[in-house]
Amino acid sequence: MTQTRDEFEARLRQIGAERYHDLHPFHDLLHGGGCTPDQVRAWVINRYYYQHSIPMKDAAFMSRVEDPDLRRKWRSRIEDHDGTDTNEGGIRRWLRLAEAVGLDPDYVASTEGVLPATKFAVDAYVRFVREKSLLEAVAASLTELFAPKIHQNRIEGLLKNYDFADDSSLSYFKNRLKEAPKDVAFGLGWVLDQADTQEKQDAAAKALIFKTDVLWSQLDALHSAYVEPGRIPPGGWQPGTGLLDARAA
Ligand SMILES: O=C(O)c1cc(C(=O)O)c2c(n1)C(=O)C(=O)c1cc(C(=O)O)[nH]c1-2
Repeated sequence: MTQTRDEFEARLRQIGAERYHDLHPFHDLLHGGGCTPDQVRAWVINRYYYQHSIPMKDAAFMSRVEDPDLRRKWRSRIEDHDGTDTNEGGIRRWLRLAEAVGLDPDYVASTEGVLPATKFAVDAYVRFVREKSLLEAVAASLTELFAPKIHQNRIEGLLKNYDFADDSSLSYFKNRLKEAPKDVAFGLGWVLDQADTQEKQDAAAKALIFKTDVLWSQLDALHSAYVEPGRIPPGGWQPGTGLLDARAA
């Protein structure tokens, strides 16, 4: 049966409550100060691949939208990450975090050393948005409903527990706190409007679950390679490489 708007929204939020990556043990370790410098670096390197792919995902989405009003609403997402003449943008902010943890930003931007499983997961998200319905593509972005809480926890946890954390290195997350609410308010309203049959509601819920899997898989890969059992797969970043100091030497 088709759910009411409120019931359907509650169903989407429940997916986040059960499956969002704030529940992943790697985040407890990171936010609680339990990561070694190399584990933080591994997270920064791998998560960069997500950052660098998000604007390509949004461009893929926009290339399929015929409604100019929808494109107009969406395009600020690309500017938020890529920047404008007056806004440095999320990708550069992320590279500032990379430098603060001792990584060469050129190395990080090269995406060398990104774990194969991170690439598989992130590339699957970009492909999903390219190939599935617009409704499924927007629904997949709704994990951002749950992101402000994790960004807030991360800012507090990193500031408390790590020397590298300050206003400059954490500016990526501070900015997302301002940017994400406008995106999710629009995306959620759009999905609730469009998903007016049971079939569409089921497809949207499934898309959101898919996206929680994309996020979770990245942290599983990171945990397995750099925490427990600490088995770095071929091609994965090796601690000691890609460092700022090495560039200066
Ligand atoms: O740190 C996080 O936990 C987190 C999660 C997510 C998300 O839920 O997909 C995004 C972000 N951050 C983020 O910074 C971001 O720009 C972003 C864009 C999107 C998207 O799907 O379009 N998700 C996310």
